[in-house]
Amino acid sequence: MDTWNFYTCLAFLWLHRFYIYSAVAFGISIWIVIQFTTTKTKKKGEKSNGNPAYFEGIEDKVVNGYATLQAKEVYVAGVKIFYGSQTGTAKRFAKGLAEAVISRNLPVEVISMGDYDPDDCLSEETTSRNICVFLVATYTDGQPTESAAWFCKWLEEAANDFRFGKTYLKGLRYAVFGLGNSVYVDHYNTVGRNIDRWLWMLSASRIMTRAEGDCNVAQSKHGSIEADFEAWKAKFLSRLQALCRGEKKPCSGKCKKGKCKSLGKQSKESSDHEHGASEYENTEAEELFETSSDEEADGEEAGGTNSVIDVEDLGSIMSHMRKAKRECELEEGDTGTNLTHRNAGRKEEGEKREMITPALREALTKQGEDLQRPDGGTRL
Ligand SMILES: Cc1cc2nc3c(=O)[nH]c(=O)nc-3n(C[C@H](O)[C@H](O)[C@H](O)COP(=O)(O)O)c2cc1C
Repeated sequence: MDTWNFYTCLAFLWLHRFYIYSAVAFGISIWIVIQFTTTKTKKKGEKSNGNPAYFEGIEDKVVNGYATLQAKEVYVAGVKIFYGSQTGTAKRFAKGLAEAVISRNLPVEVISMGDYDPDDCLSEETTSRNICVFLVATYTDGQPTESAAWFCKWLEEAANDFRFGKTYLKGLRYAVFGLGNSVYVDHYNTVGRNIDRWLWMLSASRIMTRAEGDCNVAQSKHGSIEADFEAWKAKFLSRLQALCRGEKKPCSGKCKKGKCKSLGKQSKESSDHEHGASEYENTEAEELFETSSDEEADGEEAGGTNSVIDVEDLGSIMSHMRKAKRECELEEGDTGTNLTHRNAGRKEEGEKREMITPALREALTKQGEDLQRPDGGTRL
């Protein structure tokens, strides 16, 4: 009886085997779907919880069916504050500034210039996206502090050594605050001015114009060196915030590309130039302009005593000179007497004549004659 039951069962299973297969396949599919959806939700949860596997600032995007990783632009990676101090003022200022930068959620490093070898490290700042701040004091005869001496010596040599190339520090962004005392008339804030100029000569970009703190309360712009620094710090921090947002200041009107949009400021600056104020001597007027020697056309420093012209740049300098000369000649032609007008006219004619050589003229005339139709018209 039992054996009979067993065989009946087997026969039943065999007869309904297709239903059984289907049920198993259905079960497996359900299981796969459940597994798939649970892992997906888990991953989503991890992502939104800030799992380190997902880099901050990286977004998934689907473009034409392809998933691409797109990095959000980081405009400022951090701030490096270099100080050259002897009696501690610049160091104190550096710490104060660092606290303010930290409170804005930016990484900051405070560095004594004595502990830093520019020969090894400074060029890294051209690509680091850091902002380099220099708080430097001037001492007797315009000398830097002992700690800043090597940095200054190296930078001066680099700025004046053609082997470095005038774009050696292109990409480095910086701001300088000099500490000094205007009682030392001949050497007031010399170190800050020099560092600013040497960096600029190497095509580093000022994020704002250099400022000078004056210990001489009678002369100090804000009443004391501390107040000078606080005023500069406020401007620096707002500039820093703007840079973090990726904002660019309008062109100062001195760039080669002529992209200046702030005409009002431009005219003011041009009047500054007329009065012979060099760019690194203006303090208040251009406080927020971003400049680098590489971008500026007038090459104020190229005429300075410390300038070195790279042989590679001679070609472009000569072409600039030739262009300026040509413009001068044209201007003379415009404003001069009838005689000069006639001379200019003759010159123009002469130039036109030169463009067609006798051989070319002959060939063109012949071509014209060939093209002429018998009725006197010309073929189109
Ligand atoms: C002995 C001595 C010499 C100085 N010589 C100059 C100078 O030539 N030019 C200048 O602008 N300031 C000069 N100063 C002023 C200092 O630069 C100023 O006091 C500065 O704030 C010092 O910064 P520190 O405390 O970080 O060293 C001199 C100060 C001292 C004590």
